[in-house]
Amino acid sequence: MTPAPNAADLAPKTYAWEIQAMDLKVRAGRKKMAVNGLDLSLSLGTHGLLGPNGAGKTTLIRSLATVLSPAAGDLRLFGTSVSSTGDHRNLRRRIGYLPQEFGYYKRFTVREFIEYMAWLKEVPKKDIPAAVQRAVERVGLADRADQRMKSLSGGMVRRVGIAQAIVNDPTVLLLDEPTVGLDPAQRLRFRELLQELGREACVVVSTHLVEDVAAACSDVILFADGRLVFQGTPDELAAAGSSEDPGDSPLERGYSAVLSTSGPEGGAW
Ligand SMILES: Nc1ncnc2c1ncn2[C@@H]1O[C@H](COP(=O)(O)OP(=O)(O)OP(=O)(O)O)[C@@H](O)[C@H]1O
Repeated sequence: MTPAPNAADLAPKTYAWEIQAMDLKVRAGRKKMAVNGLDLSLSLGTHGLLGPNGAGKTTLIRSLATVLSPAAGDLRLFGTSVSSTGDHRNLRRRIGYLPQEFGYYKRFTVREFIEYMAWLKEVPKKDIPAAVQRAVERVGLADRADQRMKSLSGGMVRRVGIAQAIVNDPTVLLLDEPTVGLDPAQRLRFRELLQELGREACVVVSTHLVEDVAAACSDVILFADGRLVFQGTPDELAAAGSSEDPGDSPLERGYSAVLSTSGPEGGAW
């Protein structure tokens, strides 16, 4: 007998934004307020999260993944306030997350590991084999699916990380530095995948590679010192720069220009 669809599948979308932060503050460690008063609304699309080292990008992504709780302000995912619910299972089912460093069992095969992650995400049991196959195909690892994780190169492990993040067809997909370790051909393929994913999900991708943002993102979120200093299209960010600003491309010059005017420490390395 076909199981009844669950209520969430049938419910019309009742929220305006997949992600909405209002005066959000999140601590990293005990003291540091690494996200310090963020207002941000994001819907479907591929949103590139840029900012200097220590800007708070990882902390923001961890809070969006419900790994860190807000210290103050409000964070809504799919219209539901994260602070108001102790049980994040319903939210996590709809989130995909690739942390900067992700843990895995070395003796698992690629398929076993992604199956395990699908199970943790509560993908219905009957749907898991097809979901896993589709995820490994999307990251170009179908021919490695039965190899053990410990036999993979660093770039391949990163691609497994991307596969586990998308296996549950998330509505919010959070990728923290996903292109680290990918070779140039894989980065090009990954950019296409990002564009594809942004048509069906709200994708937030943190990166230091401004070219990835230019090539794959519908908008740019520029973060500095725990605060949003720019949100707009890559073209709008490029237009903020001039030939006087440091950088190898118009987007890098725009990035430098916005950071240099964004506060006392804005342009500091
Ligand atoms: N566990 C922790 N304890 C104390 N401070 C922390 C902790 N984790 C991060 N921080 C601090 O919080 C700030 C934000 O860190 P975060 O890792 O979010 O930045 P980031 O933008 O992701 O940096 P990067 O680009 O270098 O990865 C930094 O000043 C960092 O030193």
